[in-house]
Amino acid sequence: MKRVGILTSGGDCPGLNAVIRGAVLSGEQTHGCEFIGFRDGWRGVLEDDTLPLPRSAVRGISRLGGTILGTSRTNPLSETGGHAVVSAAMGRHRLAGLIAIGGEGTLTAARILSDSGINVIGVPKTIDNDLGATDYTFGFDTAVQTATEAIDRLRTTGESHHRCMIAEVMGRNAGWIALHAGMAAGAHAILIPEHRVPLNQIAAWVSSAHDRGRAPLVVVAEAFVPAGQKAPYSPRGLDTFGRPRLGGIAMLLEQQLQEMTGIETRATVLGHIQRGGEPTAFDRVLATRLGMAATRAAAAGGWGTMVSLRGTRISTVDLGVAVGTVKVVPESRYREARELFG
Ligand SMILES: Nc1ncnc2c1ncn2[C@@H]1O[C@H](COP(=O)(O)OP(=O)(O)OP(=O)(O)O)[C@@H](O)[C@H]1O
Ligand SMILES: O=P(O)(O)OC[C@H]1O[C@](O)(CO)[C@@H](O)[C@@H]1O
Ligand SMILES: [Mg+2]
Repeated sequence: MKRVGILTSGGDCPGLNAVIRGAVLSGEQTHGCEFIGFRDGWRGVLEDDTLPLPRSAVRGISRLGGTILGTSRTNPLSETGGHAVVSAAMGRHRLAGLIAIGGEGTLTAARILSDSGINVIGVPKTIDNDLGATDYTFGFDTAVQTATEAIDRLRTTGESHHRCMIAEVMGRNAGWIALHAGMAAGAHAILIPEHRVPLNQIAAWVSSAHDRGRAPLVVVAEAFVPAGQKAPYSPRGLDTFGRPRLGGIAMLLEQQLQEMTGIETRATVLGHIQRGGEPTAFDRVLATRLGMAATRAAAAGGWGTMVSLRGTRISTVDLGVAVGTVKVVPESRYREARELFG
């Protein structure tokens, strides 16, 4: 019987548990595989922290947010890690290979390990939807749904007070959540990292909506850089991997737009609410199919690949190709949305 290890790494997102369940059920029922889980991503691999994953351990979990395995941003290539340590952990547990569920960071590390001879299959996850080799990542649909519901609520209070409301959403260097939630909620301006907009243009959109008797609604992505600024707003230091922690641009805009337009303005940073809670049906289905496909690839010895969504089909792509491209919002999508601003 083929034994496979599973781990979830990087920021969590709704749907991780559905991947784990899909992989384990399909493995047990169709491919004769057996699974163990590593706790907290690569940390569990480096520190040999594992749990058994029989079918009974994944019962009913696909609707649960978060990950039953836990996650971390531990680097498997740090001085306490590397090929030898990962390989030893796999040997100890007699694993044919690993299924690593993560974003571009996790999958980049997985690719480096794969290049050094470790058997890995990647499963793309992230609310940011910024992975190039898959049409959608699971977690994104749920984050957009959650953000849209929150923005709808901001709109009703904004309307009562005749205020301009600003909602800041996550997404790292991609504006997908802002674009989709902003369009779904009918925002008067959507601000994304891929597109510079001068402050006076944003103020003009806000004033125009206000002049028509609307409560202006601005949706801004956390890494939006107003024209004239050099880099995304990141006053909160660095994360555990040494990258700037984004967040707070909405507060800056609140002050600037209020001054420029004379309209009372309030900003809300939605933050980690977007990563929590139950996955939507779309994300559960996508995640389950990706988990099943990962097991299928493992059973067939298709190591060094990532499972991905292409149209409505699940396919596999080389890990090297998978981590090579970040998927940002194309100009045409922004132009389309922009027709409705103001
Ligand atoms: N370029 C890289 N090379 C090697 N290891 C990396 C690289 N980028 C990230 N990692 C390791 O993988 C971990 C997970 O990456 P990261 O924190 O970016 O999360 P992710 O898997 O991309 O998910 P998300 O960005 O959606 O939270 C990092 O904390 C780091 O330890
Ligand atoms: O959970 P942390 O470490 O604060 O990371 C937040 C980041 O992770 C994400 O939620 C997912 O990549 C980004 O949208 C956000 O910038
Ligand atoms: Mg990442």
